[in-house]
Amino acid sequence: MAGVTVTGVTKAYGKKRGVVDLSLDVADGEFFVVLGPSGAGKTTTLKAVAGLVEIDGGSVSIGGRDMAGVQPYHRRVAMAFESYALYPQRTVSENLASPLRSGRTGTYSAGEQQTRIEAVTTTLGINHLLERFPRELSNGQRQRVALGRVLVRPADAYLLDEPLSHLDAKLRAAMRAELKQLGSMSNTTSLYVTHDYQEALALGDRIAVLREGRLVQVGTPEEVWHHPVDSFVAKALGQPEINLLEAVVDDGDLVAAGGGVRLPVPRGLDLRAGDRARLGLRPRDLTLVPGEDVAGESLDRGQLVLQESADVEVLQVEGRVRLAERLGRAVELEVDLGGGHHLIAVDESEAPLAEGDAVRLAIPRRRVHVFAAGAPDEDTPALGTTAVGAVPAGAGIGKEEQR
Ligand SMILES: Nc1ncnc2c1ncn2[C@@H]1O[C@H](COP(=O)(O)OP(=O)(O)OP(=O)(O)O)[C@@H](O)[C@H]1O
Repeated sequence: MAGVTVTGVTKAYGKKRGVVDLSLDVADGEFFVVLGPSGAGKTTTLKAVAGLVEIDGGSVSIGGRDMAGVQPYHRRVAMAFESYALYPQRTVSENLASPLRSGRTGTYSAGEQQTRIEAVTTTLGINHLLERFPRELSNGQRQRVALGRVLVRPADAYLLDEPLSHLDAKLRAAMRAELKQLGSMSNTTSLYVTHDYQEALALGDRIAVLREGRLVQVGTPEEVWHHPVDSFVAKALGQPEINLLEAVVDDGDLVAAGGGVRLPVPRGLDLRAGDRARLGLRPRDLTLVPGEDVAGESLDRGQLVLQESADVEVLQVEGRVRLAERLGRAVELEVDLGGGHHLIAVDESEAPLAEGDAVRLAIPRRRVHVFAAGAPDEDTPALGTTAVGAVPAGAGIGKEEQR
């Protein structure tokens, strides 16, 4: 086993940017997730570590050893690609055994081979497929067998590129849990690429977020969730996406949504009268305040009321339901704040809601993110550390976001 260090790596494909000056430090035994949208450079990162692309600059070391000039074959890494290559003429069992028979990673007695294969097939839930041929498997089953072929082989580091992408949602969730268990059991260094934020939050000891070939942030799931360094990271994590409201400072308050939203400028932020900023409110942090009649007066004036309740630091927002769409147990609401402003909220209270209903939403003040102002499509940095989030006990980020 070994840590993996990527230092200032740059790789271009002709004029196309792969990764730019990328540095990552993956600890020995860490499950490290690389998250980003399509084209962000995730696969290029793995290939640079595996030695499958020639890098233009920077260095990669595995277990403290510089990999310059070291062929992929000799790097002691095992890589699984999204395209799952299996020997078509061999059974699943033979496919799984072949990496152990090649002699490349040492020799194994029949008993040792059996033990390794059993551990992996049990984790991946493919024991019942051992005698089948690849053509007799579904895409999801084939992907699991291909992943099995990687995990069965001892390696200093596993490089996994979207290994769950062909599984349906339920199986993915189950496999996440299994993979996490396998990772912590074997304590193997893993670099895991995904564009799925739920997978990243559930699996990663740490997560690196990439955009256009560059590292934007690296941190634990709690850090990237509660303290996104910019609005890009905030948007990359969470579905539906975080709500962003343009705001201006007036009389010590951040004022948004046409003058109806007032939030005292959080302590520690250097914002003065007239300064612009952007508020970020996650849909799942906005909860419906139950059992209250919302007067609706302010709504009729097209106003949003955002008040700080007396005792706890909770902000309340009033609006009217414009759209209510059920997503399993939860309901996604589009709440009209008047003046052309709206918020998306996800409610799990099972309150009967219809379009046109007046509602009140609450959000803990510490969950309101503040970003620098910018053009509508521009990503801007977080200001200060307003969304200080002690994660409530028992409310793991992964669990919270997997609903
Ligand atoms: N062999 C190649 N030739 C030319 N351009 C490439 C090649 N491989 C990758 N690129 C380009 O490099 C950039 C980064 O690609 P990469 O595959 O690393 O991204 P990614 O984050 O893994 O994306 P995806 O999630 O779509 O796989 C993209 O713009 C891509 O088009």
